[in-house]
Amino acid sequence: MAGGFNLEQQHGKGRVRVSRVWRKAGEGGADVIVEWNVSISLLSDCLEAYTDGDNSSIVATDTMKNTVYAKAKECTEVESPESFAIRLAKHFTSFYPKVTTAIISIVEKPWEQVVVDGRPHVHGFKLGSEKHTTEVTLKKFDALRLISGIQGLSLLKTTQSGFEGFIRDRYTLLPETKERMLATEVTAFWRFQFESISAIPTKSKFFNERYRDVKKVIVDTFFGPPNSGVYSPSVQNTLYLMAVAVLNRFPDIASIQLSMPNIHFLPVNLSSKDNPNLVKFADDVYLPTDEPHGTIEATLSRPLSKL
Ligand SMILES: O=c1[nH]c(=O)c2[nH]c(=O)[nH]c2[nH]1
Repeated sequence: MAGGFNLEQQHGKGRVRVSRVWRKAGEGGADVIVEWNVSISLLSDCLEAYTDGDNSSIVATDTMKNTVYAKAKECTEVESPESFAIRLAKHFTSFYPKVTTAIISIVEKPWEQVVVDGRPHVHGFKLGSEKHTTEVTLKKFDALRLISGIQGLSLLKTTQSGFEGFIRDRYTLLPETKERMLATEVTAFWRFQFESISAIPTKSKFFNERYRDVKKVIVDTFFGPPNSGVYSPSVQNTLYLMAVAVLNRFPDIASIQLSMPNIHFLPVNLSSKDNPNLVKFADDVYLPTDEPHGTIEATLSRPLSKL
């Protein structure tokens, strides 16, 4: 309570960019590099800073920024964004008596080892597309909420998609179809079951491997087998099957949230009175658009266990 009102507050530093190189730590003695964009938010007992201008309980956001660089230096072995977020969250909640909760978000820039003459280069990297993300919330006495995710995973298939049987009313113009392109940019967040730091697997590569494996399940389910694919009756159904596949495959994931915009490729049909068949659409020429687009989102969770 402050001045007769409820005051909720948090402060932190957003978008702290840091890069860490581990020399010769990769396969075949290659260098490993990560680039992280780190955001920190601390919940702490510092109401008097708001009400009285008394900063004696404030962790300066500049100090938070410097902590990111200092902790990056401390990572002597290759680290995942999840492990680094936990490292930071542990520091802020244990070092400062007044900090009760730390929320650390990281987006990793996808630097990938370049291949030259068919061989992975020992110190060359190029930028990939989709990004590995994490959000760690750690309370002072080890209550953990751990989320990993993917941002910007662009997927497209040229067939095996349709959309039929939807509500038709006086505003409906969209024809039903069994044949269309399907394109999306997947954003996914999955929450792990681990509710304390001691429950986290100790294997150092765990989170990077899990990121790669979840991405593979998502991609494989979207496309189906390489030669035949799999028919999608809607983005909704495909999204659901992707989420089910992830929860079925990974028992330590408690829930997954998927966001899949429907990025439309509109059939191009040019005709005029004089020339009715100038360019007749034959599943070949499309107008790609990014706005407006459909927004399809869902979260699939395991039922809470009945005690
Ligand atoms: O897969 C789809 N889901 C929709 O909800 C929808 N709405 C629409 O116009 N096209 C599509 N496609």
